[in-house]
Amino acid sequence: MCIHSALLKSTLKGRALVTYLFTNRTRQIFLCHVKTFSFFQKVLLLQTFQETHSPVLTKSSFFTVKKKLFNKQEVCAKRPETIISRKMSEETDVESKDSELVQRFLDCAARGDVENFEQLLGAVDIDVKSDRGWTALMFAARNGHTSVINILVQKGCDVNCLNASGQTALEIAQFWNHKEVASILSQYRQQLEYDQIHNYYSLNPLYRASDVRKDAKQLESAKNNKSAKFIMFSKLQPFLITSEEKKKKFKFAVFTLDQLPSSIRETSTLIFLGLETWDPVSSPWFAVDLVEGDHSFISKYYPDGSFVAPFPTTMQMIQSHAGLFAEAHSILCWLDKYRFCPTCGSKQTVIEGGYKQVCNNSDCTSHKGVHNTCYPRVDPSLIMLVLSPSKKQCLLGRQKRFPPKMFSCLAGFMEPGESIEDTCRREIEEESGVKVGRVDYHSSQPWPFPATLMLGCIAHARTETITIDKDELEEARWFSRAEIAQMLAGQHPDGLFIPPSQAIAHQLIKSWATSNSANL
Ligand SMILES: NC(=O)C1=CN([C@@H]2O[C@H](COP(=O)(O)OP(=O)(O)OC[C@H]3O[C@@H](n4cnc5c(N)ncnc54)[C@H](OP(=O)(O)O)[C@@H]3O)[C@@H](O)[C@H]2O)C=CC1
Ligand SMILES: [Mg+2]
Ligand SMILES: [Mg+2]
Ligand SMILES: [Mg+2]
Ligand SMILES: [Zn+2]
Repeated sequence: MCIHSALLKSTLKGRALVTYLFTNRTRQIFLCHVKTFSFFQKVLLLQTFQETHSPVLTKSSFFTVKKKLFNKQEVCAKRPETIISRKMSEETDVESKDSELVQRFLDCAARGDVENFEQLLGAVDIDVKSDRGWTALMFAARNGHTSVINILVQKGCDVNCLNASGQTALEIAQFWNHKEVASILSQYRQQLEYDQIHNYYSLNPLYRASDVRKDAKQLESAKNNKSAKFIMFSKLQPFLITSEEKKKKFKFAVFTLDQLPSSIRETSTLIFLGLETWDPVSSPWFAVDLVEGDHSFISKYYPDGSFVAPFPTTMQMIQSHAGLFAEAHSILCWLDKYRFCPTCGSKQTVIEGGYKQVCNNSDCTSHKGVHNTCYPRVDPSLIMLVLSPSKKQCLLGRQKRFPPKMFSCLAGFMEPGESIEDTCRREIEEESGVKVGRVDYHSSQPWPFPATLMLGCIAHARTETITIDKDELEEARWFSRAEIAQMLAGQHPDGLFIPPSQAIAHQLIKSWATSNSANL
């Protein structure tokens, strides 16, 4: 067998030979054959090299091998998250200051140095990644450090995140045969599965307390509650600061009652978002829609904050505040667009903390019968990962407005009188010509631009031929699991990628790509 076919075989079937081939003298023999490899084969080899040598691999030896494998034209595509967050990281350039801390944090996890690890916990983001996408959890899993693993899962780290090779911490522990660690991580994942999938924008920590907002007296006393918290919007833009807990993430600047000039409370619309707990005396939260005027009090308390365009900046918020944003932004967009009574065209009054508008014309028929004309809008929309009849491929498409090379799940709005299954079958057939049979529900996501509710489904295709609707899509095609794994790792040979993890589309694609095919 020639050296490179042996190598490829080992890449696909096992790791030991690759480790052998990448050492000392044999590395030189191997590198002579590199020219005959395809890009895809090189990506596979580099991934395997990375996996088998982590975490002992030094940055310089990794880059030496990478340089020798690829010529300049074959530079891998950037991960979509990197593209979206690039602007923000430029704005909040904390890189150099933090990189040493991050290195020490990951190093302590890799060595199982619990004492120093615990000291660093508050100083860096718990899910911070190395250049190769490894988190502290993965390093600890690689070396079987159960004590570090226990600390991390209890502190709420992301157990499901993937490294650049598409592996979870559980898979790493299983690969290296650390049974105790694998058992903790699989129990924890099962627990998370039981708790349901929580998509980004859906983790609102507040109790919405509709009883408080419907009672004018209770609402008024909530506005004057000394422990009330206020977040700011101006022209539908949220006022954000960078988060100390999760580096490179944003959160709302939170104001207290005594920081708010009384004129603001009189002239601005206050949206009641909910209470901190089910206890009626717990802190109420409000979103303030600032009108024109003197807002210097904001910079007095938060000189480094700013009003930002909601998309894509709010995709980089701490999850609980992304949930607050979803609620506040959808309500504010609705109040902004629906200023007059849809029944008679008269002016309306905002009541129930922003959750309802009533017509000022007492003769208006909207006051009779079921008053449902002026509640906030929520538009259900289907988003589906379509699996081929063989279940070996999935269907992804490109809308014209997508960034170049991004593919995503097909999606479409629900029409009146349709079931979820009907919408799913109709939209897929309209946009791709593919006929769908069974439809399974996966999870949902509020998409507050302005008020869509994404209902995520797995759709099982009955046909394979694709005929795209050119008005809606630029391209649609079937993707194998292997290709999806490359896209997830940001290493697709043509630079193709999928939306970032905050989008439900990403979660649908990832859950299929990482699931056991026997379960489908
Ligand atoms: N979170 C995620 O991962 C993703 C979210 N999405 C979201 O899914 C939603 C639906 O996807 P999309 O493919 O655009 O939908 P469709 O396939 O239904 O087509 C879009 C068209 O529907 C019309 N439309 C707009 N609003 C509504 C509405 N409330 N009810 C019925 N039809 C409407 C528009 O037509 P006209 O222009 O004539 O008004 C628009 O051009 C969008 O909000 C999109 O942002 C999509 C992909 C990924
Ligand atoms: Mg459509
Ligand atoms: Mg569509
Ligand atoms: Mg449609
Ligand atoms: Zn009216």
